[in-house]
Amino acid sequence: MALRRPMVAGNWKMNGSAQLAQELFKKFAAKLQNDSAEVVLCPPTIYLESVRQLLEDNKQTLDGALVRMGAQNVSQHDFGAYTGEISGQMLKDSGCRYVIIGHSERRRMYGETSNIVAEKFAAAQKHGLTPILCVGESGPAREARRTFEVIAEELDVVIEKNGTMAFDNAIIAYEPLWAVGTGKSATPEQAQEVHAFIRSRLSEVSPFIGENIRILYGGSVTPNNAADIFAQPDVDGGLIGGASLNSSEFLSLCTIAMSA
Ligand SMILES: O=C(CO)COP(=O)(O)O
Repeated sequence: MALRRPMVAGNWKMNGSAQLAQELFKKFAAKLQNDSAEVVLCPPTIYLESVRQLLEDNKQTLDGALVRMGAQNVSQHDFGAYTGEISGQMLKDSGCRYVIIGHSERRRMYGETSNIVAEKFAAAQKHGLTPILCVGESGPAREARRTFEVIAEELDVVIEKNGTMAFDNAIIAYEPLWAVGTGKSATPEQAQEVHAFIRSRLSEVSPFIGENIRILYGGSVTPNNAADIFAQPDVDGGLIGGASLNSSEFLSLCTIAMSA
């Protein structure tokens, strides 16, 4: 077993259905009998209960596989008058182990600043959830050779608020904005370069964390490009959008990660 167990996490975004969850579990039960990668489903909140139930119902058939559940967002607050929001405790109660924090869609469309992201990271951990922290540069930032600068800034705000040791229980997802939902994935070399940068940044404060933290790549990952990306030394799997909505494609990504 590699030092870091690869992970494939499906971020359904505002897509999918209870039926998709059933389809996935049918495929998992037939094909996923292996714990060499961890599989995480992050459906819309309304389907968490269906997925939780499926996890329970399939306990026997999935024996040997690591399938877990995550949410796509969490409130930075514990409780109160925040209409439409969901707290970390509520997600924990629903059976989530993970929560995606700071996805670029939330940063861009819902005004989540790096400070809010840092607060959400803290809220997740406070309630026993493992944050999957998304970072990534825009197309223009890459063209202006500001990729490392942007990623460092996004990481540093979370580190300043939570401390480097908080990354002992966290996952990072590198999702370049220009690759999210565009069909234009980063090359394996581009992904590796940024993943190595993130790892070295964390290693400066804690070599242990640098070495052990899992860093996922996200952005137009498909069964066609995953093997080369997942094979990079600092890439520990993927955060998958579009391809997580097709049960055959998602299963094949899980299988690729298992042999990475
Ligand atoms: O945003 C993503 C996962 O969080 C990636 O989305 P796509 O795989 O659809 O590019």
